[in-house]
Amino acid sequence: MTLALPQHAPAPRGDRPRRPSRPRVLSIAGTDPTGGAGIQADLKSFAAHGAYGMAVTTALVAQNTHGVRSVHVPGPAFLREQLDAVSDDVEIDAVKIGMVADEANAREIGAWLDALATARTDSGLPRPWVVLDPVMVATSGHRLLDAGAEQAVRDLAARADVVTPNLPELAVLAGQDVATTWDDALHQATSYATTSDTVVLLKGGHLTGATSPDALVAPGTTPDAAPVVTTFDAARVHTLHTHGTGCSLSAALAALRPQREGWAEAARDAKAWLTGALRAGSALRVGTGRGPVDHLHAVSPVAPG
Ligand SMILES: Nc1ncnc2c1ncn2[C@@H]1O[C@H](COP(=O)(O)OP(=O)(O)O)[C@@H](O)[C@H]1O
Ligand SMILES: Cc1ncc(COP(=O)(O)OP(=O)(O)O)c(N)n1
Repeated sequence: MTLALPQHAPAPRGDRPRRPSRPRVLSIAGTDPTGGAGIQADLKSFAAHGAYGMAVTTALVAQNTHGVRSVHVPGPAFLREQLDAVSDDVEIDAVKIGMVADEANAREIGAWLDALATARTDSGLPRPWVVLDPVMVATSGHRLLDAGAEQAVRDLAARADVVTPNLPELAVLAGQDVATTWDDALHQATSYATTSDTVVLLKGGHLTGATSPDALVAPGTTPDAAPVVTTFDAARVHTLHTHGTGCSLSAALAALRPQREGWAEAARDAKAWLTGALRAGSALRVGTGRGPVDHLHAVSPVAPG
């Protein structure tokens, strides 16, 4: 494990102090009416970390703890209206992007991020931190991203400060086979981070074993410098209630970044919080399938019994 912190930043932010008392954080994602994943999970994760949460919907998803039934995508024009309504009015400190659903949505979000960065620079303000969870397929197997939209998500990743793939998502981003061991996944993440000049928070939840490691992989700051890898290990929680873990982790990361010195500290604290939420999930008794984690476990724990 390397403890040096990544210094990667795709674009200058200016030198304004970035410690708002309650960061204003925007989720751009799909919905989960049972509250375990998507924007509903993101808003709970933001609140659990003391952030003011906002949400723009990319897709309405009929789903529950057993899986996805259908998806309705309002389309890029209405998506842009929602995005502009927020950014015309609110100084956003951080953005978490989850399910984008299709290529047109992904391209619209990219265009909005570019316009926001320009407007912020013109006003002498730093642009928001951007976390991209490249959601592609739900654990139930239902596609949450059109098959033809993968290049658009790679292009969106280039605009993010951090991308948070699970193993199958990393394989798509890297254009390779899905890694079957943690070492192979780390190798793939390091190679993808270097060639795409993107910071990757690799998630190891899809492996089996006594632990569920994640790793922050940052490309070297000069062409000759080695990538910086910071590993966050945690005991694997034996539970059925893992619905929305990826959404919740990336949302926590976005909420924490304005309140921490760097991505490594934010990722460390997001991971520790998520492990607690996984441990507490079964006490929620939400749904009869693969239930959600308890986002509020550290705020107001469920009484045993
Ligand atoms: N059973 C588990 N015990 C502990 N941590 C887990 C478990 N399952 C997933 N995680 C953690 O949850 C987060 C999401 O991981 P993963 O399941 O790989 O992503 P996704 O939900 O996007 O498919 C990661 O921090 C991962 O390490
Ligand atoms: C609206 C929406 N977005 C993302 C997901 C997938 O959630 P994730 O945390 O990646 O993992 P699973 O819940 O599929 O394990 C979703 N279901 N809905």
